Amino acid sequence: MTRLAFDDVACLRGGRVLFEGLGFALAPGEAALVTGPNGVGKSSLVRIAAGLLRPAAGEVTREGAVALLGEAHALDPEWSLRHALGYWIGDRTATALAALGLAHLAEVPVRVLSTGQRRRAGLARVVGSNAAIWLLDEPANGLDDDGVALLERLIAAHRGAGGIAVVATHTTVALPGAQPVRLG
Ligand SMILES: Nc1ncnc2c1ncn2[C@@H]1O[C@H](COP(=O)(O)OP(=O)(O)OP(=O)(O)O)[C@@H](O)[C@H]1O
Repeated sequence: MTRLAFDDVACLRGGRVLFEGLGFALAPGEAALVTGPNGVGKSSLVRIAAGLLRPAAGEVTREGAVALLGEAHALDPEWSLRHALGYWIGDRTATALAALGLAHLAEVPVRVLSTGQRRRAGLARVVGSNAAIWLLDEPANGLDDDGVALLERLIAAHRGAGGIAVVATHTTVALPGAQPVRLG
């Protein structure tokens, strides 16, 4: 079964304790909303959840495939958007492009996309990943109001289908019923 849990997790970076004693558990359909001021450790928490950073203490349980949206979108800048996404999500590319309102940009090189378009492209990779656990670090950055509303609908649909979402943000993203994880 899909599950993501932190048990008494501590994070140490640059010799400094960013957080400790952190615990939450997410079952299918559930979400966590990670908030707190700049530099408090939101991105670090997301990287620990993804298995990219080792917690200094405690245990992380991760059952299910993970899709990570971070600062870097991991799409080749020289390739067309369709080709770059296709590298990751294959024949789900057309559906993901349509879901993010990017179908008209499919043949455009990734490097010419605007900030918000790039963010949508990163989300298209997550949407097309088929992963049960979405880890989204500042997913609303660069998105306009319609983009944020779309993001909220996509996360709701993912949860409705039994997925899990962790959203780290310093802006408002509506995640009904999400567990608040307040750092700092
Ligand atoms: N590789 C590293 N080595 C040492 N310190 C680091 C490293 N990466 C991040 N840090 C520090 O860890 C702290 C937390 O960083 P993190 O990116 O997790 O914060 P954040 O809450 O996501 O911040 P923001 O809201 O600005 O994105 C910061 O003080 C940062 O300088």
